[in-house]
Amino acid sequence: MSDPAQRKEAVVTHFVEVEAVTKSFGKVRALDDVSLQVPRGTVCGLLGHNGAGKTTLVNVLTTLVAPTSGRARVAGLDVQRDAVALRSRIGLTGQFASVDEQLSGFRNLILIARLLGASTKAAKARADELLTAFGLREAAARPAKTYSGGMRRRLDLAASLVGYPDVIFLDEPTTGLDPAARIAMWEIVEQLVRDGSTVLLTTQMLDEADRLADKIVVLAQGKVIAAGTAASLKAQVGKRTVTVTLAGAADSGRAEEAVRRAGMVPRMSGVDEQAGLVLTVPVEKSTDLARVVRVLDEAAIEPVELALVDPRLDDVYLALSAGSRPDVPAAGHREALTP
Ligand SMILES: Nc1ncnc2c1ncn2[C@@H]1O[C@H](COP(=O)(O)OP(=O)(O)OP(=O)(O)O)[C@@H](O)[C@H]1O
Repeated sequence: MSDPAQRKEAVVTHFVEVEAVTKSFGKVRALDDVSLQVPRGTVCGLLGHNGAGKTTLVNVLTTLVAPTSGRARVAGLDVQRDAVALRSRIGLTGQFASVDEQLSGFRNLILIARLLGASTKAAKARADELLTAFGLREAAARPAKTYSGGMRRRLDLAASLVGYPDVIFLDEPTTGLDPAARIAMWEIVEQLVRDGSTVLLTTQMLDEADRLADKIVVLAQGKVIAAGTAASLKAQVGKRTVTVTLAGAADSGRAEEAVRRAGMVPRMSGVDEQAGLVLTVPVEKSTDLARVVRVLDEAAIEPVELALVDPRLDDVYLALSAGSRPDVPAAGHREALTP
């Protein structure tokens, strides 16, 4: 266990570097020519449906699985050639807590610190420090089996940080947590990044990626199908839209015509299950909502609902993965504005 302040090495700017990595399990190509880079001190969110290859990539980067071809470096170390040295530089937190249920939070952390070579005194000090930082001080002496899901997840993350890792791999860190525990976990991750950690996070929760990730990489069938900031991915998928829910088919032709006459390009986007027909109008700015209201008013059409819709990461994900997931329907998100 070595404090990062004591490490003297060449400056590494990208703490995760993946170059054309492929991993096959028999006939299954779990990873297919994957390349990505995570700059030091940032969060990379790895998104993808079940079986997309997220866990395989984390396993390659944490030296648990060897790539079939390609090269990967973490904290400047090659995942194959420097595997032993690399293991002490990374922290891995999985969906399933890896702590010993019978031991107290304090004992769990001391055990790990001792396994990493710390003296008893240093191990106790590190355990204390982490329990305090993660809000587990009060529960420090209780067996981990008595902890709530959120407390266990925090202990698991604390356990992965005992050895001052340079890169933290979080595999679906908030799956199964209630909203308050999720937010608490997000705040911890944000603090870790403020303190200089580099994080690679796999998640199926788009709001999690949207909040935490500086850069998002979308995997589908082992390939990178998109990469960028949440904002750039949203911009790829489309503009804001105004959606107009109409009471019935009778209004739809007239509404479409009125909006078209005003210079906008509407399309009937389908039938809303609860209400009726939905007209979708791509717009440039939020004031265009008022324009649509005016046009409909002039045509004496009273919509059931009007909404200004920003593209969300969900839309991006669904649009991008539509080709690889034929079972996934296109969908939108609406923030309702009832006239
Ligand atoms: N040890 C293995 N042996 C055979 N096939 C495997 C093995 N590990 C993964 N795979 C296959 O590789 C593909 C990618 O799996 P992986 O677990 O990496 O996906 P994932 O994106 O993490 O999915 P999930 O979100 O369900 O965890 C899947 O088709 C999976 O069945």
